[in-house]
Amino acid sequence: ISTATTLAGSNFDNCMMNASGVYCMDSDELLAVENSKAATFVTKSGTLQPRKGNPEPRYFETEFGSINSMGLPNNGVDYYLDFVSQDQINHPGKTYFLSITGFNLAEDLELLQKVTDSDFAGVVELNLSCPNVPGKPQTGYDFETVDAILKAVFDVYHKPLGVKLPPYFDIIHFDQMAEILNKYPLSYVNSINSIGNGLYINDDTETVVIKPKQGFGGIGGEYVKPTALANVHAFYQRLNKDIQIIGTGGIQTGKDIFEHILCGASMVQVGTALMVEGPVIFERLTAELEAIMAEKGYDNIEDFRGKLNYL
Ligand SMILES: O=C(O)c1[nH]c(=O)[nH]c(=O)c1Cl
Repeated sequence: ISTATTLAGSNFDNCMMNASGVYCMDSDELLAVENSKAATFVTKSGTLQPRKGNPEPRYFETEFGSINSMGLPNNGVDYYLDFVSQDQINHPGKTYFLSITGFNLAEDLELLQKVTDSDFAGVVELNLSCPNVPGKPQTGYDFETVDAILKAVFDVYHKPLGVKLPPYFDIIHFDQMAEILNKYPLSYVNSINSIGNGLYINDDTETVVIKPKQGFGGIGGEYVKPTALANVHAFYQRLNKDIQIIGTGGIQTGKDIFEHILCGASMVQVGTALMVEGPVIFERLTAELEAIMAEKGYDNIEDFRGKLNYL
């Protein structure tokens, strides 16, 4: 039994990695994922300049998941480019993911130029879905802007690149986004980012639990799995088959991974549960997924990927 996968033209010995934002802020965290059972890692979304992010507390774990309004704290794209370029030397043949996000098209292009000028040989994940920068709308909900960004990006960048999308909640939006995405040579779509601008309340103190944005923040964890599975499957149904899907959202067990793959995912990313359990989670997830595959008689993930049945 193998949980190996191929994504963006690279082979991975299993189909699990961290979600951007979790265990990927600095070299210590990235090395912890590197040295775990995860197949690879993705960096925290790098911006042109380092950012402190929003005031704390800005992350909170609840019984069913998490709420965050980090505000894109990161060490800057140059830090992550340097780290991954060095890590590639230490692990020849491994493919890593670099997440980037600009605050406008010019910044996105400047970030990609830096990637082009570097020794980075992995996959770029363009984050179009940060919900927590006050005053900045979610790019992923502005369809014309997504179209314009992808047109400009693929005019200049010709190496493997995927996009991280917010969750959509309307069938017509799946149709409209897929129509845009299908126009471009994307390696993959990563769906979903957190469900933006949720609110969690401490009833004893009658207070919100995070400081930024009067307590409004992106929701992750068990809360979001039904939305994540729907987004993965909706894009699987609609995207041309050379645009693969990374499934992110609500993964806590091997069963959750099985469901993401059944919906069409070729790779999965773990966020909240990784934050809770640490990189050792990938050992448990691997064992659980392999046990499910063994029970069902599947040798590899292609035996069941995308094969969700309808009634
Ligand atoms: O506040 C954040 O840093 C953040 N938080 C999220 O839940 N998703 C994102 O893409 C980002 Cl960039």
